Amino acid sequence: AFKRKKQQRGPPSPPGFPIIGNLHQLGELPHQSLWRLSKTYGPVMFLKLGRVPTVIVSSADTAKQALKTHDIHCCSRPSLVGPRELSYNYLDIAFAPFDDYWKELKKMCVQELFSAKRVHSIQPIKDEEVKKLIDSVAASASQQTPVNLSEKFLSLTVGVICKAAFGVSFDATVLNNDRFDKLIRESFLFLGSFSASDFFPNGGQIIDRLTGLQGRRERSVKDLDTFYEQMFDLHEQGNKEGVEDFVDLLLRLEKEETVLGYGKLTRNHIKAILMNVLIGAIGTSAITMTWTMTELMRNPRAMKKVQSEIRNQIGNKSVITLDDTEKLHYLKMVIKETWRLHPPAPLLVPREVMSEFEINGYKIQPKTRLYVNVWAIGRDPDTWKDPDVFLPERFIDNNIDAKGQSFELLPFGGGRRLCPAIYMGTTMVEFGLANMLYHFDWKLPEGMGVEDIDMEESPGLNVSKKNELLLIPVKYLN
Ligand code: HEM
Repeated sequence: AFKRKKQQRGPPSPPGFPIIGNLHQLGELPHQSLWRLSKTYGPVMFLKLGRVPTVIVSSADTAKQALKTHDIHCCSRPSLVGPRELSYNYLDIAFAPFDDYWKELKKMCVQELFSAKRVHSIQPIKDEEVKKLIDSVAASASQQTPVNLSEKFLSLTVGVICKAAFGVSFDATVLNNDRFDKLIRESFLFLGSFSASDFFPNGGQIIDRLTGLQGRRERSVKDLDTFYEQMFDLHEQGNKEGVEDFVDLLLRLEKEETVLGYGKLTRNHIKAILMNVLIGAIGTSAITMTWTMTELMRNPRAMKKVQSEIRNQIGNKSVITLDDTEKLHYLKMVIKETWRLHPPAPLLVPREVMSEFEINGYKIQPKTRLYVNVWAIGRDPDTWKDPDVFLPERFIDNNIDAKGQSFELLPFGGGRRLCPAIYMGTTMVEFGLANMLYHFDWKLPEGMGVEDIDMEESPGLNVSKKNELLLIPVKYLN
């Protein structure tokens, strides 16, 4: 009787089937299916995903209870198969469980890799990469041919991260453009963790082998490993110019026999950290820029307003600096509004409960998997007036920021697991967009109207625009 009473105090739950539980209700885009379910079952609900007890929170208030009030009870990560292989057995920041190693690693990375100082030191790299982008778009403008903006934004972030992290230009690496793009996409899918072994610890691997997922995953892990090794060779041969990059720094720490938590930093630790940089930085920023341009094309009024702000601010200097972007208040609101509707990680990264706590009076048990549905929070009519309308001005007279302090808007997550590179990510996005919006006006391809722009999403840990965004640039003559 005691046991039943306890269970009754768990969160509401949609009925499921034996064995699979509620797994069949996830669909292709779990954040959307879970959002719909939350309308019936409420902002804290319980699902059994295969064998795994799972809680989903879907409102600003319940997210605050999880990520702030009870963060210490639920800031670990579940052991997932895809991430395990890509992170050399959880030696990274994003998927490592909550322990001393993780605490010290995250602190070190915040201070050394993702610091404001480093963001400033990589500005020349961004200038150079953005100049390449402007030149290539200008070539399309002179011929009036469409530009694939999804691809351009991806090349921009790949170019910047490759130089900043590895000290080489992307073309010089073993991975040519096509394969790299695919590799990153595949890795996102694996990190998305909706794979059979994660829901059926006994037997799921057989399913993953049959579906071919296991084989694809092994190939990705191997390709990435080759890439890291190539980078180590390059740095050890010493024939590399420029400022200290991420690999230089990490190899130096290895040489100095730096101890993090339980042991010394090794090559596998370095590879796992580099994986986080690749996966954490490239997709998220490119996805944000693509969605922003998509929303602006659907909202010509906002497009006009943001372009005037940038052009008035920059004048005819034509080179945009980090200081300039600081003053682009409307652009910042446009980006926040894009994150509200299109958070690049709509369910954040799953957490695992370590000790019992309560949300809205419902008991949450240890070992439960916890998802925060940031996508649902962004569309919650109790928080946002007219949630479907793209209206950057809604941020004028409130102080909702995107840095993990306002639980209405959590593109970078929150609590102890907050993204450590908010400044690096935000400045990347602002800089890329400011340049594309300053130097060009944008038209839809011939025969296409605003109502034809599709907003379909693609599945994975990071949700991008499914179909590529093609637009025709017109050079702005200042
Ligand atoms: C627009 C850009 C970015 C967005 C929207 C973004 C978003 C996120 C989100 C949602 C999380 C999970 C937070 C949680 O579980 O509560 C995260 C974690 C993380 N991000 Fe970012 N990110 C961005 C840029 C970057 C960049 C540039 C890097 C590295 C160079 C990075 C590295 C990481 C790492 C290492 C974690 C794991 C933190 C942990 O588990 O403790 N991110 N990010």
